[in-house]
Amino acid sequence: MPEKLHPKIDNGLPRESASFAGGTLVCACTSKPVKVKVKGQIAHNHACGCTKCWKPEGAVFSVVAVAGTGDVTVTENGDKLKVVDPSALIQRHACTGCGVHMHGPVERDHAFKGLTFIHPERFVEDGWSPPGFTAFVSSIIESGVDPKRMDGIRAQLKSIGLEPYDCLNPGLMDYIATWTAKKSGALPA
Ligand SMILES: N[C@@H](CCC(=O)N[C@@H](CSCO)C(=O)NCC(=O)O)C(=O)O
Ligand SMILES: [Zn+2]
Ligand SMILES: [Zn+2]
Repeated sequence: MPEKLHPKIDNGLPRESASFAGGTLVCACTSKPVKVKVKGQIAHNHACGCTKCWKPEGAVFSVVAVAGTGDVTVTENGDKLKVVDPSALIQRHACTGCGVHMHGPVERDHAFKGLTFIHPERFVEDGWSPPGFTAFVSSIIESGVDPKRMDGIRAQLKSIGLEPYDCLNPGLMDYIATWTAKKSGALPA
């Protein structure tokens, strides 16, 4: 039996549309849902196994991507949002009604400053760029997944083309390390 990893990756990955120019993220509340507008296509979409990212009921992984913070605007019922962990790098704004994380800007001095993490499955529109890899795979154990399931889960992720990494993918890890090296002076700024 294959594992249920996430509803947007278990039955084939979503299809990207060249005409997707952004859309509206809507939370799961039936009354007064929070709405967030995102301008343009999303970047670095990935499945994430960390304990901090919001996951739909029954999913082992989240699906999470970034947009420029300047392209993300809360348009309706923003008064329902509360920051989950103010000390975290990603300021995840969750809906206090349904729990969905609606936007997570990075405001601290960091390689990701100026980016906002969002969950594209909450878009009303189709056509957003699909996940391209899986991050923080070993972290699913922290949520209670039996370590004995890990080989099967990694194999399943590979078979759907979402290469499993236990941190971020090499491109993003190199990006963070380059930023850090320029800051310390190990590389010229
Ligand atoms: N083992 C921890 C890992 C948590 C973690 O570091 N998560 C990453 C990825 S989130 C989306 O890619 C991260 O960057 N976190 C920053 C933050 O959460 O603010 C766990 O599972 O909890
Ligand atoms: Zn809600
Ligand atoms: Zn995460």
